[in-house]
Amino acid sequence: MFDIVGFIILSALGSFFTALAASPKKQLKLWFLASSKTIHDEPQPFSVPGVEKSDDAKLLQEINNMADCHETAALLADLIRKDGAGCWPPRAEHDHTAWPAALRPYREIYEEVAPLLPTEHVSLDDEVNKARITSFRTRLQQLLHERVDLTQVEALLAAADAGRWDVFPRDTYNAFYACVAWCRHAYRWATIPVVRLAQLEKTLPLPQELSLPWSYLQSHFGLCSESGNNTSNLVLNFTPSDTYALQINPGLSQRVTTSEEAFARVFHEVEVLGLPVYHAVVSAVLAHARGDMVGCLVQARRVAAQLRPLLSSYYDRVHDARIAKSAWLSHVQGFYAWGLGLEGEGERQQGGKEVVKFDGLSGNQVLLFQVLDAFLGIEPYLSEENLNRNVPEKQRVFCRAVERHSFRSRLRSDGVEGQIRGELGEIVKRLRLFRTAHRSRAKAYLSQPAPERLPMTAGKSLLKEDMDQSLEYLDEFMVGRLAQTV
Ligand code: HEM
Repeated sequence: MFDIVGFIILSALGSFFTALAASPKKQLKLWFLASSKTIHDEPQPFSVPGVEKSDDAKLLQEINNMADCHETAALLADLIRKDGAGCWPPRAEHDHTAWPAALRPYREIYEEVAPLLPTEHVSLDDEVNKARITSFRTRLQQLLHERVDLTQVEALLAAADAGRWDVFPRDTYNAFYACVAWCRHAYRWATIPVVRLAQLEKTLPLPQELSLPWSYLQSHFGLCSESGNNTSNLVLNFTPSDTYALQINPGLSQRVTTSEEAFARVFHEVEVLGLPVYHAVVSAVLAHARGDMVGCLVQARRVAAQLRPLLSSYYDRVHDARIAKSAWLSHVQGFYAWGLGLEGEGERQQGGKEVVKFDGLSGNQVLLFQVLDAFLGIEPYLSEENLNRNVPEKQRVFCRAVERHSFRSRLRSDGVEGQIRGELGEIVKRLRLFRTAHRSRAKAYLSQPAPERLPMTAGKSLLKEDMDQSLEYLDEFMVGRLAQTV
């Protein structure tokens, strides 16, 4: 049984450490950091001024401690223990020399083909692009056929399915997921910037060495999309020491490579800074369930306070100086799209065959926003179908539990409950601010010229024929969400 006194002490300590980490008093902060045994010594290429990475080990331990006391904490602990390989953001061991031998060719093939994928100056000639696409796909397919022993790979994936994490550790599994996702997106587009010719493809058989592992990986994470997702392609694309792992544009100009990396880092860092938010969310829900309104207020305040630095991670990076508008649309965004169908059971008729079309990545798959929406009792942004396709099952299940236990609508308007209401209102205000800023920034990035391609977003695939109509269409999603954020 959970000890209530222990919980109150832990909550108070949590708030104290949080306040300390944000304290402008350098001496205090240095003392706090010196006593920490986690990542503070590591280089932090993207540190947010005034904010340090939290004491993750302590938060993880507290989440574990709460697991016996509340469903939301139990599901968060399960997500971290399994999909996170014991950490959050999830740990991915990208050092392939530590991988089981049968998996290493995937990473070696990535090293070999990645420099062939991008070009600084894209051609507008379909014939030139067709030759590039064919040459890239042929090379990748050939390397996979020659070097991958699919029987051994399948044996390892089956071992993981059977719980043999001693032969296929979870952090290796995560990095392998990212690597196969990268190879699939590279094969799909075959040249970066993405070109019209590839966009117009309806279906594309992928090499067996990319489709067989994918069905195991997707089934393991509880997803059914042919495309990668925010977790596989962005969050997992960093080493445990925060190095960006799999590049789209290696060898291109710094303007392109730094923009690509900066963009990916936002998604990873949102989850770094998200951990204290998830901890505070489950602590608030637990305190509320126990009728401890003061404890609930402390935790709701923590959520609101953590949001400021967290959203700064977006505000400070999603602008031209860090992510060049001239580089993003052509050299970054296209890779994350998918826009291909899979023949089989489906809703769309094409030439007599039923084809299910899958879209690619979008910020709408980011766990943090789904958790915040659920905590506030705002209905999910994504449809059930989209969630099942693109958001790992353990993330979905955690969000649904937070939503079930959302208490905002049941709070009285006076006393401590009134104060909790006020804190939740503050969170709504910050989310609205984010959604307003996001709306105008997204438009600025999407309006860049990209004559080599048709209007497309990664998350919604091909759009209307011209960009103005497409932007109007996309704006409706963002305006609609803003209206729901109350
Ligand atoms: C230049 C970069 C970006 C562009 C152009 C962009 C564009 C868009 C567009 C057009 C939508 C609405 C359609 C859809 O659902 O896919 C959207 C939704 C969304 N995006 Fe982004 N996005 C960008 C970066 C980000 C980043 C870095 C984040 C957060 C880390 C993010 C978070 C979201 C969220 C949470 C939604 C769902 C709607 C909402 O909750 O407000 N986006 N984005």
